[in-house]
Amino acid sequence: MSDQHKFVLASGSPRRLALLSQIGIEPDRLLPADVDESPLRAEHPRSLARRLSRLKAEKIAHELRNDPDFSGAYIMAADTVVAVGRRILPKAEILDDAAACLRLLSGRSHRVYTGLCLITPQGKQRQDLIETRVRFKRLSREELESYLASGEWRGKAGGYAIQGLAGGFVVKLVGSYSNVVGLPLYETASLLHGEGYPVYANWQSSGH
Ligand SMILES: Cc1cn([C@H]2C[C@H](O)[C@@H](COP(=O)(O)OP(=O)(O)OP(=O)(O)O)O2)c(=O)[nH]c1=O
Repeated sequence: MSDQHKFVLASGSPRRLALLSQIGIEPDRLLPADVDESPLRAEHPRSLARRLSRLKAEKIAHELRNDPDFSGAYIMAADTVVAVGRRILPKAEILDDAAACLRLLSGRSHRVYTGLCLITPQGKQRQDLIETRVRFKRLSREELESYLASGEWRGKAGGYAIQGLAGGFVVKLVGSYSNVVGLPLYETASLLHGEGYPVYANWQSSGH
């Protein structure tokens, strides 16, 4: 693959890497972008997801600007935010965060937003914002406690991971499933393809 097609994923998330790999894209480099993820005052969840994905991509583009191997790379970043109405749920780091999130999500619908930001080799910036609606069953005390004991909530926006045990709580999902896990695959492929990245180049022999 020529230098023109180098691809950098501005992320430290193994889930995003696995999702990209599912559509045959293997980044040439993985660079987590450490940015302040706190929402601004009264910031809408969709604005937060857009802003943070842009910040992550811009930070890595800045870091790579003098790197001869990667200064002309495609750089992609994403940010996933879980919200109930305008209320933004935290990325659960401690048990209390996760318990509060799950109590809020129990028996109702919420939205998961992922902001995508792509910086092209020409320095053009393209963004997208994808929204998925998810409805959870009403959680019994036993379900809540068992889920908390599993630890799967750790580091996850909204205190759950749909790709794991919490998949059993989902009554209804409208929109992109991969968006909830952290990287909407259809929109990612479209964005890259639209900007000239050879998304389908490796499909023939990749075994997908
Ligand atoms: C709702 C939900 C979130 N998540 C994860 C996806 C994201 O990794 C995380 C949201 O946090 P993000 O800030 O979007 O991502 P991150 O900090 O893990 O990775 P990076 O910024 O380096 O790319 O929550 C799941 O894995 N499953 C789910 O069902």
